[in-house]
Amino acid sequence: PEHYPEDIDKIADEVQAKEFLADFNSSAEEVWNAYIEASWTYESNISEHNKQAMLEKKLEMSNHTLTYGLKAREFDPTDFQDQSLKRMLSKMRDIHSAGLPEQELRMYNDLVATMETKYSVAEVCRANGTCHSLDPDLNKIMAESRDYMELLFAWQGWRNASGRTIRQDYVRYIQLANKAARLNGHSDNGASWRSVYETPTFEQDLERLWRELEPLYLNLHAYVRRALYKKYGAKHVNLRGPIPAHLLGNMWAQAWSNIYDLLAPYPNATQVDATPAMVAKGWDAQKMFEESEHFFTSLGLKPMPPEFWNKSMLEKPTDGRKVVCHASAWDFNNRKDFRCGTTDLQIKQCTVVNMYDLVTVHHEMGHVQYFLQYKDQPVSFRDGANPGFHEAIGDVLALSVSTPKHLHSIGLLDKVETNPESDINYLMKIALDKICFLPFGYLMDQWRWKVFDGRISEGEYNKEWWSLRLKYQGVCPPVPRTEEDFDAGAKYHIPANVPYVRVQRALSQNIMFPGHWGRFWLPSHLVERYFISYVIQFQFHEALCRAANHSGPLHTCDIYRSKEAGKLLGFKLTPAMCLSLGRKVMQLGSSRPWPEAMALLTGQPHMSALPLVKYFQPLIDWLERENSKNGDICGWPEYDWTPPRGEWALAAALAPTTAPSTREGKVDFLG
Ligand SMILES: CC(=O)N[C@@H](CC(=O)O)C(=O)NC[C@H](CC1(C(=O)N[C@@H](Cc2ccc(O)cc2)C(=O)O)CCCC1)C(=O)O
Ligand SMILES: [Zn+2]
Repeated sequence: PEHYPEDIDKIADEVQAKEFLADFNSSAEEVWNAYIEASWTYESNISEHNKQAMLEKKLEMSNHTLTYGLKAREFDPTDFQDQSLKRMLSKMRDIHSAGLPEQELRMYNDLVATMETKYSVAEVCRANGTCHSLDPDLNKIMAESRDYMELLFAWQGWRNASGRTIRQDYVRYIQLANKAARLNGHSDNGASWRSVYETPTFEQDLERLWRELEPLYLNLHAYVRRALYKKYGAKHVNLRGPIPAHLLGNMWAQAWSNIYDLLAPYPNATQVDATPAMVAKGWDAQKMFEESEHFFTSLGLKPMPPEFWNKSMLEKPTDGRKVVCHASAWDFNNRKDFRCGTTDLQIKQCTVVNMYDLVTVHHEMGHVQYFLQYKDQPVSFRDGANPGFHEAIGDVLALSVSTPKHLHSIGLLDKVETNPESDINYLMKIALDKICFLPFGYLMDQWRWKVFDGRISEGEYNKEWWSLRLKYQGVCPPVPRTEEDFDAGAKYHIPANVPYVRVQRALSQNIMFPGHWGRFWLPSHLVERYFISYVIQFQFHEALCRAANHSGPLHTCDIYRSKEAGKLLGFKLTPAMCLSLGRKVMQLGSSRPWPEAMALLTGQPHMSALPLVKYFQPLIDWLERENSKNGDICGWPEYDWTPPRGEWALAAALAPTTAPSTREGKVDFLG
């Protein structure tokens, strides 16, 4: 025939599109690996040279996205049979920041690197010249000082040194991010994210979980407020108002366990803090990581490969190098032969010898164990079943490690009692991190969405940050805030452009395509990964404790050495077995929809807050009795209360715009 029927072109087109996609994936891997390597080099040794090298690789990545994105637009996938192909092509058409003119793209990439660098090298200096970094100095003051003014020195100083210096960069970054979004046909950056990744029930799920857990948070907030009222007095703490944000033991008031000593329910019962013993027994970062590895292998999971130990950075360098101290776990997946191959895995953490960091060690090691377990999956499936799963693994094991029974077994507590008072003490300590994080996790990206889509304009960044902090956390700034400040920028994830919400790519079940069975990529959606992790880790804990034949209350369970529990999560692959993809949760990676992984682990496919409530039930009952005994109310009806400003008016007059001048740790107004 003088010409082919129309659909021949279509089929040829689809075959061609498949080849195009295969070509994209293989070349993307190389470009992406080059960028990860350069990022590691930069984050573990901040220098102009390393920054430029990293930015070059980032630009190459953007050019790759642009080239393939423009080519993807030439296809017309309307009649394609393969849904995954259509999904992937439509995602590639959105080229994000790569759509910016080169100069603006360079500016955009440079801004993100500059903001993360400013944050990572920021210091607060005293009048006498000594300067303090966030990690470990200011974090130590926030955790250990019980001096209202010294806490304020660290809290306000950090926000002057980090947030304030980043504010203008962030404004410029938002402008460019929104311009890039508009170039891709979206109204703003927030819409760009939400459009490409459908969020079927994302917002409602989150809202429902928060509503279920809010009463627990409000009871804890009331109890802690009472303890801070006793410590700092009526002048600084109002029993019917929000809590000044610098009194909660953490620079962002996102984890409160450091002030446990101010509020231990039964001071004479077993104490639960292993820090003194860790220091007394000379534990160091290496020991903490080895202890964590030992816990993983006791479950029958994998040990760290040898290069992990010599490539990781487990302590803040003392050779003067500047580094990004914010902990992270890296999967270079830089081995072509992914079948039974290895992959470079590393952790970067400025580890401090204390209980809080021992939990963080397990958190990061949970990421690495996941990397190890799914390394034999195809690249597209090397992810958590959903991002919350990836965040939960390490924390689940830490729930066992933190029990007094386990700490005693590794010599970090000298005595253990199992009685109601000790149980309440323990539950309180865990709740101060797990429950108090929830409102923070919930508000982090609400602020960011609103900034992206313009509901929060530049002139109200700080006002809106604090209205969300008041609404969800019931905390208030201890000193007046203005739009000169940029308090959201004092939290790593904002300047580093690391979302709390992460993209979850989902796969359909097996379905019948014309002529063959298969699966396709469903519209991906967003997962508020840290908030989700705090909910599902208690579902996982309950399931693993059941597998370990634990009897008794859930919070006393320690799955240490339970091979039955380990078998649910993954296992040590013998080389021969790596070709048969295992059916363990972590080995699945993101190859199956997350409800299947949830069902494999817990016996049912839903995310549920019930195991979390069940875990804390004894404390919930105790808190309700304690608060009504003290006549304390839940919430902060006097929402516009603020701590006294008088002395600050004087200080503001006396001190320059940087942190209040101080002698050794004390703030001296009248001198
Ligand atoms: C290459 C790369 O980026 N890799 C990812 C991992 C991956 O995606 O594969 C990664 O390493 N991200 C770093 C991030 C670090 C931490 C964090 O930022 N935590 C949140 C919230 C929170 C706080 C307490 C807690 O117990 C659990 C979570 C915060 O501190 O606000 C800080 C210490 C803990 C976890 C992390 O490990 O999640
Ligand atoms: Zn994590």
